[in-house]
Amino acid sequence: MPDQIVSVEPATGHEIARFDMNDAEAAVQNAHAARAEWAATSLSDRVAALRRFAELVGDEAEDLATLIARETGKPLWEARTEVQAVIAKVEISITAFAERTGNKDLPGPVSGALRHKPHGVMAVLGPYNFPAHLPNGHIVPALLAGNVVLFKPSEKTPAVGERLVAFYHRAGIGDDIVKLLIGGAEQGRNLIADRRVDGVLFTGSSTTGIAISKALAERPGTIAALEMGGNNPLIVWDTDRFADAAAIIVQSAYTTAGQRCTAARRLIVKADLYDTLMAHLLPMVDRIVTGGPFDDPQPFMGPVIDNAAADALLVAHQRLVDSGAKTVRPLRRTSPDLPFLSPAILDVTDTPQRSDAEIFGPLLQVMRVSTFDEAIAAANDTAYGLSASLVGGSQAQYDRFWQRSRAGIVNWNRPTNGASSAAPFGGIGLSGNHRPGAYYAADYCSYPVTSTEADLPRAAIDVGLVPG
Ligand SMILES: NC(=O)C1=CN([C@@H]2O[C@H](COP(=O)(O)OP(=O)(O)OC[C@H]3O[C@@H](n4cnc5c(N)ncnc54)[C@H](O)[C@@H]3O)[C@@H](O)[C@H]2O)C=CC1
Ligand SMILES: O=C(O)CCC(=O)N[C@@H](CCC(=O)O)C(=O)O
Repeated sequence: MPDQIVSVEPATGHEIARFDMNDAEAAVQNAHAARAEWAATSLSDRVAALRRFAELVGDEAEDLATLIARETGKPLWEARTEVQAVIAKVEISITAFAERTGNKDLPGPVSGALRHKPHGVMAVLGPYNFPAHLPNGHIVPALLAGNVVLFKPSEKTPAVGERLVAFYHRAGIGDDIVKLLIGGAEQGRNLIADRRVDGVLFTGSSTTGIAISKALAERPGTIAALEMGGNNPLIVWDTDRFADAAAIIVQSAYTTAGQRCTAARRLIVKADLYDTLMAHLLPMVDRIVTGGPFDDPQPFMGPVIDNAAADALLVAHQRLVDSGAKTVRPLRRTSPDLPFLSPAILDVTDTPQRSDAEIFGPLLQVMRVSTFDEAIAAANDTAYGLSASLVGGSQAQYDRFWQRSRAGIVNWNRPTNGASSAAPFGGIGLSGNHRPGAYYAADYCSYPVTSTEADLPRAAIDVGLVPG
């Protein structure tokens, strides 16, 4: 394993910076020692520090967006929206903390209270597709609840990870309260293997989520919140709004070059709408502008994260073609040595035996079905369960779709992606372990302590042994 990680711009291949990997053991040691101090800090001080953090990010929003765009390749307009999500997360988390985990008096004859305590040391493992927003979505609620945080950004986006952590530090949150750990899978494994880590807050692939579950199998007391991938369906049913349906499909399948866990991967279309829908969708797909993050005019889609990811996507595409999928629009490299890919569509109607694996890029599989029940069955024909959308259909059909869908996000006439931070966010099956994040992240950042309380031990009086 090299002892440095090199951050590279996907859109140019240029190096951004090199980072020394650090030692998980030492980081855990320091965080463990610092946990009592942060837990004892008043809630109002923690809130004030996080509001300072949001203010600093706001002051330097353009710099942070530029770095996100450089390191992920996503267009600058999109990186700017990521920065706004980082800022918004603070107030949303403060509200969520109060509403989900705040202190309450318990009613009853004996005075009682419900309060919450932090777990202690939380490991946050981040993905590359939203290198600031998604780890921040774990870090802010964890800090707010009084935990210390060890944050290992994705090895593909260490520069954004480092910048994010610098903002917390500049806001007055100490180096041992939020600690940056640079490294790859090995550092991640070492980090969570340390029994002083009380919680693992993970966003990434289902494969890694399963490895984390196994690593924690003998530590039931270590909380794990696993936000993983999806193989998300989008059904198009009775509608004559084909241009709108096509726009929702494009947004769902190709935003962030398909590198969103909530991206639509499978388009399920009522057979007799197929030709008209395609007549609207294909020209739109053909007009998608792909380019570098700072191109003018701005592209809709950037490259995928690196050449290895592009190659893996091309292999997955070829496997589908080999198993009988028909190419509607091919997945191909649009640059010989950079990871730019064209938006692709494969018709898999006659390929029932294909893999259910998440294909994390701009590749949409389309299938035609005859009945609404078939459409729902096809939508649920996945081990994942993150998001699902119905475009068109009646209220009664949406109700049936909602009732039967096995997913944590079920939408009507809206894209599969673009979820709000002000709502719970998570999936079932291979998509999550029933610890939804965003608005519900507060729930897994602390544990409840129930107390019944009296100012004196009065048991003898209470049972009438002595006069009151
Ligand atoms: N449901 C959700 O909220 C989201 C899910 N994702 C999913 O993430 C994937 C893409 O992100 P990637 O960065 O490729 O995910 P990944 O699973 O490869 O890596 C995520 C993080 O886990 C670390 N890691 C890898 N192996 C580990 C191990 N054995 N133990 C501990 N840590 C380990 C990595 O170094 C990285 O920091 C896609 O599958 C996507 O769907 C991405 C964003 C959000
Ligand atoms: O975590 C939040 O605050 C809200 C959820 C969110 O931002 N979801 C994004 C996708 C994130 C991803 O790819 O993992 C969305 O739904 O587009």
